[in-house]
Amino acid sequence: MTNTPNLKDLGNQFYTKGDYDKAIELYKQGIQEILDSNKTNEESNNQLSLITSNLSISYYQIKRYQESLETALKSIEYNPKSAKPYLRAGDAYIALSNFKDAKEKYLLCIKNINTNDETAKNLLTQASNSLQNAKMKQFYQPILEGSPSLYNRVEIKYLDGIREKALFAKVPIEKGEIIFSDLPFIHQLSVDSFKLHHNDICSHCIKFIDTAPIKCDNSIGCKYQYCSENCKSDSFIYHSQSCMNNSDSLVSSNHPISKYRAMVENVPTSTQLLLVESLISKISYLLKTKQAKNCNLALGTITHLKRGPLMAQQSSFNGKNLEDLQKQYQPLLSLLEEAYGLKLKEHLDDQLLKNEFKKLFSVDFYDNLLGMINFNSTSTVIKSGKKIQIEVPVVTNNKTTGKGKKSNNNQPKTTTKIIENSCWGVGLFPIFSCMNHSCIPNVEISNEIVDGVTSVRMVVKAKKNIPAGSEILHSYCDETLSNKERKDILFSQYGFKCTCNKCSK
Ligand SMILES: C[S@@+](CC[C@H](N)C(=O)[O-])C[C@H]1O[C@@H](n2cnc3c(N)ncnc32)[C@H](O)[C@@H]1O
Repeated sequence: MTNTPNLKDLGNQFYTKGDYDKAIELYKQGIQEILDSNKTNEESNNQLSLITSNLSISYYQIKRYQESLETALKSIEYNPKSAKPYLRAGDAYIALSNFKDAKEKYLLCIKNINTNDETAKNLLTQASNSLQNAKMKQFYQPILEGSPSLYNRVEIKYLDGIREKALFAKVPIEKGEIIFSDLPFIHQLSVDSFKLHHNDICSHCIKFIDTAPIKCDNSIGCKYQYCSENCKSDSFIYHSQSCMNNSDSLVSSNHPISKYRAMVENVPTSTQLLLVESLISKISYLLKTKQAKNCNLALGTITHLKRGPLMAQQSSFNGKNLEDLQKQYQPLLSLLEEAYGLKLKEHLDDQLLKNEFKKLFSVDFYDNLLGMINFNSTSTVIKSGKKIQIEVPVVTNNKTTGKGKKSNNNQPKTTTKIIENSCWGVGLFPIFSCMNHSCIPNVEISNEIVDGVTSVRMVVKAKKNIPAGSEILHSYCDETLSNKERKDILFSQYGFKCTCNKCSK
């Protein structure tokens, strides 16, 4: 027994050097010595718990996850009041894709941490981040597994309280490779594009239509039209809820969409509001038609998106803005409360989750929701493949001249320009929105083009070779802009200060 601390310390030395096999050998000898001494008092149990916990992390390092789990559970048995072995067990469960048990172990770890102890702070941060990681993986893993090419190439990990989740390459990826593509969870044509193009665009897939459009027959006077019967039926999820004069009983005055409409009546329509309307429509439809699995997926997708106050950090923010905002989002809030209220009884049985639930619907919820939409929506530009002629102002050295006017020297004030006919929209993409920003990105993004037709599907392509284990990063803005311009855009639109290598130089 007297030798035990030495064997453990010696094992620790090999562990620090990265010689995990040797560390394992020494930890095992140390455990055997204690067992051979036949002492079963508190001190020997604590010793056994410590050394078994170290053995667990050593197995973990060499990817022997089942042994790592078994030794962590043994360590807990020796000393159920300690905290670290629960963290080890949680990590092993994560590696074995058992996220439910991982969450349980992380919660017990947090519970056992003595918060008065300064040295425990790191452990607490680690366990809290790991708990978030388990929750996040539990949600995303089935989505990734649904697409083998996605599952084999990328993984989503929770980093920390600031950057939260991030997308990583699981395997080496070569420059030029298409890593994955993602369809939006909800998408919406921008207000301006709808006004300009509703006659020549499919209201669902937002492609330009060459053939005779299929009109929406839900109600007379509706401007929605589709390129195919498929788009028409897929669109039903959103559109049946919000189609004007819809006689369908789904839309009553009590329906969240109707309430939403009434509340935003005096607020100018924005693309963001349209996106929220789609969100409400989709969730309402899934709830009404009792599609529990899809509804959980929908709710899960929005709760796992990055949130954060948007208005509160803008210089233009004042109380009035927040009031308007509250009016706009109240129906969505009610809908989510209703949906989660139903879930509450079944799933929110532990205190920590209950507290999180309360936070989700706190006063700051509205501002956070706006942040959620802003931080995660991606613009999508749909090209028609056809050229059009537009009139643009002539830019002189001094200023831009006004339309239709002649300058003093009789030069025309406007000129014609041939551009590709295009429209734009925004979408919330489940996997795509997990990607963080870098001003030196390793991927580039674009809309998928099939047979010359642009679609709302976003494609992520490697700009350079990406080693396995590296984070996959794209640029949220034009990376050729100046430092200050990039900084301003990233802060005003996405609410963060960029700390990538280029910005921190
Ligand atoms: C589309 S989300 C990206 C995924 C996000 N990390 C999450 O957990 O959902 C965009 C948000 O991630 C964070 N983010 C992305 N890139 C960042 C960076 N380079 N530095 C700091 N925060 C970043 C910001 O909060 C931003 O609003």
